[in-house]
Amino acid sequence: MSAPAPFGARLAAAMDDHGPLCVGIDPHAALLEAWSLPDDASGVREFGLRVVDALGGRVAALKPQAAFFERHGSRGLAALEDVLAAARAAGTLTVVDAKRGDIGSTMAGYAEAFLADASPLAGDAVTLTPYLGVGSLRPALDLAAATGRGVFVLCLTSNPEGAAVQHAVGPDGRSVAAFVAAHAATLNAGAQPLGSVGLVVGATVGDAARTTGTDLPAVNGPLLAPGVGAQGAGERELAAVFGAARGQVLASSSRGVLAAGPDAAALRRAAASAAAEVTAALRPAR
Ligand SMILES: O=c1ccn([C@@H]2O[C@H](COP(=O)(O)O)[C@@H](O)[C@H]2O)c(=O)[nH]1
Repeated sequence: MSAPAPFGARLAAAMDDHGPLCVGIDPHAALLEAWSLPDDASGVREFGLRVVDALGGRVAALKPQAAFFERHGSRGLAALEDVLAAARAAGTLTVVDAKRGDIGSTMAGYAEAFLADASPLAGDAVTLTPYLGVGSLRPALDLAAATGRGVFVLCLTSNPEGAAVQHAVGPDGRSVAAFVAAHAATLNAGAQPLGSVGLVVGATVGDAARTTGTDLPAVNGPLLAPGVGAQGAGERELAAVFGAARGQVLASSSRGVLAAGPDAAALRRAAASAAAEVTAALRPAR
């Protein structure tokens, strides 16, 4: 069997085809209630499948938030597996937002869980935390490269608390965020059109890339930008945060789109409206 195209190339094509929008699948208890679904594993499964049914093949990517499935234990994880399988069948890329990170030997276990071909929990990419050191992520980076999958490493997160850690300056005079971004840039060097080692950079972070010395264009990889919609970011914020790196950005909105459900047509309208907004900010010439 031929090797799959790298994630970065597949994502770049999906963003060209559908616009740079990722819709999060976040079955919050309040949304389950609004959708008249039970707050249990069957509810999160139905919620996820309805989102895939409504938006599969219409957006660049879907991003199930693992936390809302894990809170229902093993049945919740089985529900996540079913949602990922449905998205795969619909031909839509998935980013599993699991934010994993551990010492290298344990990281190998997380890599197998979220990036191995044989794992039903593997999407096309997974989010990782570099808090144990970017070097500890090596097993995930290696397995992602071997399977044509991608990773998004937390760099400048959308929540206000993140700055205290991510803006901190290390012994080499660089901020934590700049250090993480430089590591990704090294790993993505020479990749066309985009590398497969992405970063999470919130759409809400204002001028943090500049103030922390984080060179986003040099990353040469995708930039997952949560914070659109419910967290308050929109066209203006995206353009301001990303500047010259805006062509690399996959903007992400969960509640901002999901609140329109459960009606499939309403979900599609909300996603189309979000896609138009992020496209105007990130690809103004389209
Ligand atoms: O910096 C980050 C990293 C991840 N997230 C996740 O994205 C969604 C955002 O949901 P909204 O409803 O659009 O606010 C959620 O799953 C977060 O865990 C983030 O917000 N910021």
